[in-house]
Amino acid sequence: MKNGSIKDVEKKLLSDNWYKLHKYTFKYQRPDGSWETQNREAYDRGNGAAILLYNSKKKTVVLTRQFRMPTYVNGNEDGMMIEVCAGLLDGDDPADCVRKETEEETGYKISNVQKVFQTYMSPGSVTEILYLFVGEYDESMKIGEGGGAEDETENIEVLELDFNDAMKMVASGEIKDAKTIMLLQYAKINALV
Ligand SMILES: Nc1nc2c(ncn2[C@@H]2O[C@H](COP(=O)(O)OP(=O)(O)O[C@H]3O[C@H](CO)[C@@H](O)[C@H](O)[C@@H]3O)[C@@H](O)[C@H]2O)c(=O)[nH]1
Ligand SMILES: [Mg+2]
Repeated sequence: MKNGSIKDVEKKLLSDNWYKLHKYTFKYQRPDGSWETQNREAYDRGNGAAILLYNSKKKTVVLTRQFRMPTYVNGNEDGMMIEVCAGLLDGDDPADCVRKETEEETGYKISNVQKVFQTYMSPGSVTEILYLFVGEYDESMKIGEGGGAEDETENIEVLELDFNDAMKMVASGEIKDAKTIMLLQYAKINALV
């Protein structure tokens, strides 16, 4: 680790049941030069990539709808989340990952994808960097039904929405996923749709 204000980093594995949860104990140098010991837990599920699929002529976007347990246990009544297509890198390059996830989750085979930003989504507790993309789709690219990989229990519903309706769903709270809101706003600001 490169930060000169950090030393004696110890890493203890708390759980590796699915992804990994570690507890880090380290000395952190305060602005006055003194050292204090801190503890922080960090959940490592790897990095991910997500893509907003848009059609500028039809003024539509393709989103997904799926059950997300962590939201269900924290106030999201039916646990369903409307999100841009997204997946974990699993060792892939981010652009290859979004192409693969687009095909698996939405049934569109897309080749041109444009990276727009990368972001830590929850820097206080989750290590993940998310690479965010946009890409134009049309009906000629539809090669399947989507729904998620067959060996995974994802049950993903594919939604094609009018872009203005999607923006209204952000305002109403029906869309409440951060990466999705960021990409819809990117599309609005840059007049993609
Ligand atoms: N058995 C089991 N399966 C799990 C667990 N956690 C995740 N999975 C499964 O692991 C698969 C991961 O699917 P992906 O499409 O690769 O990832 P994702 O969950 O959609 O993640 C994307 O969205 C996240 C939320 O915004 C992002 O955090 C992530 O980077 C990525 O972009 C899914 O089939 C999911 O059901 C778990 O604890 N146990
Ligand atoms: Mg996914």
